[in-house]
Amino acid sequence: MIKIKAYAKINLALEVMEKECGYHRVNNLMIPIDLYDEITLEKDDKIIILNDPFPGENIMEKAAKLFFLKTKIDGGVFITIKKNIPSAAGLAGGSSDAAAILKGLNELYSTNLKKEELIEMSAELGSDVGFFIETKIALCTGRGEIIHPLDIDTPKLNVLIIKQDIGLSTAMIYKNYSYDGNRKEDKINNIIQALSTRNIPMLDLNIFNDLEPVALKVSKVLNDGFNAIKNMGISVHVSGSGPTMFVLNPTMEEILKIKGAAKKDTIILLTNTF
Ligand SMILES: C[C@@](CO)(OP(=O)(O)O)[C@H](O)COP(=O)(O)OP(=O)(O)OC[C@H]1O[C@@H](n2ccc(N)nc2=O)[C@H](O)[C@@H]1O
Ligand SMILES: Nc1ncnc2c1ncn2[C@@H]1O[C@H](COP(=O)(O)OP(=O)(O)O)[C@@H](O)[C@H]1O
Repeated sequence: MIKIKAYAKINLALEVMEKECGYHRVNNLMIPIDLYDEITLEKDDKIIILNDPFPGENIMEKAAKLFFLKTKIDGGVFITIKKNIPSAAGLAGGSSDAAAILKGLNELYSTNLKKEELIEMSAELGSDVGFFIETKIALCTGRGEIIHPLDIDTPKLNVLIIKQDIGLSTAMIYKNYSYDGNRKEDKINNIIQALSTRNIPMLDLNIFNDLEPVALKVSKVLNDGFNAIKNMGISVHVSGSGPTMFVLNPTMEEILKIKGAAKKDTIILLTNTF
C-alpha cells in the first residue's frame, strides 16, 4: 500500500492574458502549502474509490484511467481519500489529487515514468495538475501546464487561510475575465527577488492575481469578507479563482481579529509554505 500527501497551493502571482483555443495564457507563480489530502493506493483489478466524495466525476478516477491507457497496463487501483483541502476553493485540491494518483500508480506499478512524462500526462487532466508532480515553487506558463521550477531557497511563510462557506467555479471566473493588455512582468520579477532576499513586505506588496477582481465582483459574500479584512488594515489576497483568501505571516492579533469577525462555517486555518 502507498500513502501519499496531496498538497494545496496558493498563487503569489497570476497574470492572465489572451484566450487561445479555449484557455487563457497565464504566468502563474504557485507555491505549495502544508495543507493536504491523505490518499492511499492499493493494487486492485478495478478502479475503486472508497466513499467517493465526487461519484462519477472524480478527477482521481480520470487520472487512473489515463495512466492505465497510456501505459497499456490492464490494471486497477483501490483508492481511499481523506479530503482536508476545501473544494472549489482556488487551492487546487482536485488537481493535486490527480497528480498524486499519477505519481502513486507510477510507483505501485513500477512503470518508472519520468517526471517529464508525468507532467505531459497531467496536462490532459487539467492546467494545474503538472505543478503537483514536483510540488515545488514554480512559474507556470502556457495555460499553466508548462512548469518552470524556481531555483530559490524560499523562506517558510506562515499562511492564514480563510475560506468562507461558498465555492467558485474556475471556468466561470475565467469566463468573466477580460484582458486589458497590461503586462505584469515587473511585478513577477519583484516577487522572485523578494523571495530570494526574504523581503516579506516587498513580497506582500507585489502579490497580484488578475482573477481577484473578477471573483470579488461575482461573489458578494467574498467581496464583503475581503473588504472586512482589508478594513482591519490587514493585507489580504485571493488565491487563484477563489474564494479562498490568504494573509501572509499574520500576527496573533490579526488572526484573532479575523476569527472574531468571521461568519460561522468559515474555515480559518494557519498553515505554511514549504
Ligand atoms: C485558476 C487556477 C490558478 O492556479 O486554478 P484554481 O485557482 O482554480 O485552483 C488555474 O489557472 C486553473 O487551473 P485548472 O483548475 O487546472 O483549470 P482547468 O481544469 O484546466 O480548466 C478549467 C476551465 O478554466 C478555464 N481556464 C483554465 C486555465 C486557463 N489557463 N485558462 C482558462 O480559461 C477554461 O474555461 C477551462 O475549461
Ligand atoms: N478529487 C477531487 N477533489 C476536489 N474536487 C474534485 C475532485 N474530483 C473532482 N472534483 C470536482 O472539481 C471541482 C473543483 O475542484 P478543486 O480542485 O477543489 O477546485 P479549485 O481548483 O478551485 O481549488 C469540485 O467542485 C468537484 O466538483
